[in-house]
Amino acid sequence: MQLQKETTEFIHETLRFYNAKQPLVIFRKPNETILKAYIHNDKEVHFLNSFNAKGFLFAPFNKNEKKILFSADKCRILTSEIATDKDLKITLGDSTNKVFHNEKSKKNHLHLVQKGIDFLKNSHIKKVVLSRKETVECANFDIENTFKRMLNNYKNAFVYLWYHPSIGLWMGATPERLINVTQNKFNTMALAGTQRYKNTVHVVWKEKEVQEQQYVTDYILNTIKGSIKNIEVSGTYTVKAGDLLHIRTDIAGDLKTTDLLENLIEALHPTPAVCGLPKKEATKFIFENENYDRAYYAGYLGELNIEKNTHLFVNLRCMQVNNKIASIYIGGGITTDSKPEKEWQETVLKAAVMKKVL
Ligand SMILES: C=C(O[C@H]1C=CC=C(C(=O)O)[C@@H]1O)C(=O)O
Repeated sequence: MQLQKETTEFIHETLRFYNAKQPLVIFRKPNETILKAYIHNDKEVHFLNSFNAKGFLFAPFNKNEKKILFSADKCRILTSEIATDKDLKITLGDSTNKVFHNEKSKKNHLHLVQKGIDFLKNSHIKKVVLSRKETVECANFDIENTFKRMLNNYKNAFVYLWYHPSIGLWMGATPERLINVTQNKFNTMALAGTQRYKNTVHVVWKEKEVQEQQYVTDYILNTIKGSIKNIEVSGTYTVKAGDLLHIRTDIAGDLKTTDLLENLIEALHPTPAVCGLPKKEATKFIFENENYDRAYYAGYLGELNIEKNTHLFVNLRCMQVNNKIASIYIGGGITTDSKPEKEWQETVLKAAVMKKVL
């Protein structure tokens, strides 16, 4: 892997391809310093045909919709190392952001969450993840500074900027890994529960959050047991994601055979962290009641089969930017113990992750 250019120059030059409407992705994995870019050499939309393909994958939430692949053999792949924070200097200029329709969104979300709670109480469904989209006007949107702020502020997240002229611009800083496969080694995580970070990760979690996260862990363990051997499960612990805290469990193991990647991805996505449990019924409720298109939010993205490694992340804490309007996507897990007002507040906190960088 050849390292090119100083970071600021690297970002600036890579984004020239964005200005020229060339498909591209720039990303940095959690706690790493390598910034990598794939710049596509044509402007067609190419879909994934096989999980044996090599490249950068961008998959929507809806399993029935096609996944976009920036194939490694159709891209220029460039890298740069972020040596210090100074490498991500923000150029002067500030933004004025306005939030639209917040009151109406609040009413709608409270109504949706209450409907979700009633649905759970009257069925065998344990959890459903309900989400919304919030629109922010950014008169002075500056793609370069926004991306640098994301890199600076969210070091333990997978931070990305993805663009295709036929699809649009997506950016995000997600704390959730969907799957990591390196040779025959497998890793994933169960992430759920949210509270505000107040200078410590030593916090107490309520029963509702503990249970919600346990559902995710149990589901993953049950899903992978046919494909993974030597399964190891960490204890649950608290992780910081921007100004938020979540409960996390790490799950690792060895693939029983080498041809299981597709099965695992298809089985894990969507995880109960973004959909609910049981998956089929929760998904049906989401499609029938959310009243908007999740598009790539709660889908997944990342490198597929690059140097024998696959690193895919769940597309959370993300936004789509179009004509200086940022659409921020946020949701939360609902159980019968949920309180609509608290669930609304949780989405407000999650939206702040993206608002902070705009
Ligand atoms: C669905 C989202 O977060 C998930 C991941 C962590 C914690 C979550 C929660 O507390 O509900 C969600 O399951 C989102 O950020 O839009």
